[in-house]
Amino acid sequence: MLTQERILDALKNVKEPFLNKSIVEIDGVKEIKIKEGLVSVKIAISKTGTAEQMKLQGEVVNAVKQAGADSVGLRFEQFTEEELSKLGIEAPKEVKSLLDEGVSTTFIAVTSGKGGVGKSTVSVNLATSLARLGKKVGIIDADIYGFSVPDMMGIEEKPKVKGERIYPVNRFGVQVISMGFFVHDNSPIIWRGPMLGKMLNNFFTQVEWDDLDYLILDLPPGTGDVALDVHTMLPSSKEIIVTTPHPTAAFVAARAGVMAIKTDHEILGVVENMAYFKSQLTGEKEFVFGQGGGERLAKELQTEILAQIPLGQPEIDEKDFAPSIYATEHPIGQLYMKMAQKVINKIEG
Ligand SMILES: Nc1ncnc2c1ncn2[C@@H]1O[C@H](COP(=O)(O)OP(=O)(O)OP(=O)(O)O)[C@@H](O)[C@H]1O
Repeated sequence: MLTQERILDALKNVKEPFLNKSIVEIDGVKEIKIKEGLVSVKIAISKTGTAEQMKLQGEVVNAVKQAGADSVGLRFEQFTEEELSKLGIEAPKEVKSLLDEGVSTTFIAVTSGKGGVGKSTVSVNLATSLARLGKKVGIIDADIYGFSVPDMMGIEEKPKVKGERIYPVNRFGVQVISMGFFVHDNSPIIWRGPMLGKMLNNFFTQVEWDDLDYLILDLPPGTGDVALDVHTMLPSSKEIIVTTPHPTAAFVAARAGVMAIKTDHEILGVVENMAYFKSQLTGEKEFVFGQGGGERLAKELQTEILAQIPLGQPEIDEKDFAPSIYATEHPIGQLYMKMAQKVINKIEG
């Protein structure tokens, strides 16, 4: 005769596909109803809607039929979080993306008209200073052709990858993701337009960011594909434009600014980098790369100068090597702290 015991006995050898344990042993058989030759069974597994479930379905039906059923009705459900944790497995997390609605992260894109003006240096020091001020900060080194953030911050490890999720590297309290993490032997990458956007999109959707108040984007110089993608993907991103004091540099940087304005991105301000050199002997400022570029750019874009950063190298800290990060007490580190505070005030009011 068909009994619950007989069916349970028949199901003993059927294994839950993800845990590889008997569905009976792990209390996966939630219900057995017998009505003459018809047996309906409800089974809990750790993940429904998969190919494994289809295979399991066949095995269960066979086993129940062998126990004497004429026909089998089968339903699957997913173990509850509590049940999963009792079984020693983590419940599959809701995959969250930085592009989801309701995410309160402020995106700040750092751009420049041309390369070599210190855009990456400004990005890493702004990110570090915001973190020093207690903010939760991430940085995406999206400078596909000239990724330099890991080196600048002295990062030697690679991000951890679990399944399809990428875990950013933490350095000085900043969560860091760089194109450089995914390139072998520093070999150059040849990217075609659509691939750039795809890669960038992955950084928003596949990276397991901790809570973020600010996400700094170090963009490639100019107004190319990536800059355009960012404008489309992040309609509410704010921008900081970096220039040197030379009038020509400012003229080129203005193009990046005009693009921001056209796409309704708020410009937070201009950073004039390599603004001067302060002589240690006389204390006087020498305007090695000219003068007035930052001011001119700020005027043209109807914004303000957030900082004027002089020429100067960070002191080398052998223990915590990060060749481009200025310590808090360094005069340039102080300027970055002031700038970070200005940015916070502008955004948080
Ligand atoms: N204020 C500064 N004083 C001295 N050196 C600086 C300063 N700012 C940047 N540099 C140096 O100038 C070089 C270029 O800087 P950085 O890589 O930040 O520029 P970038 O605009 O991001 O360039 P690219 O677009 O080519 O990546 C680096 O070697 C950096 O260390």
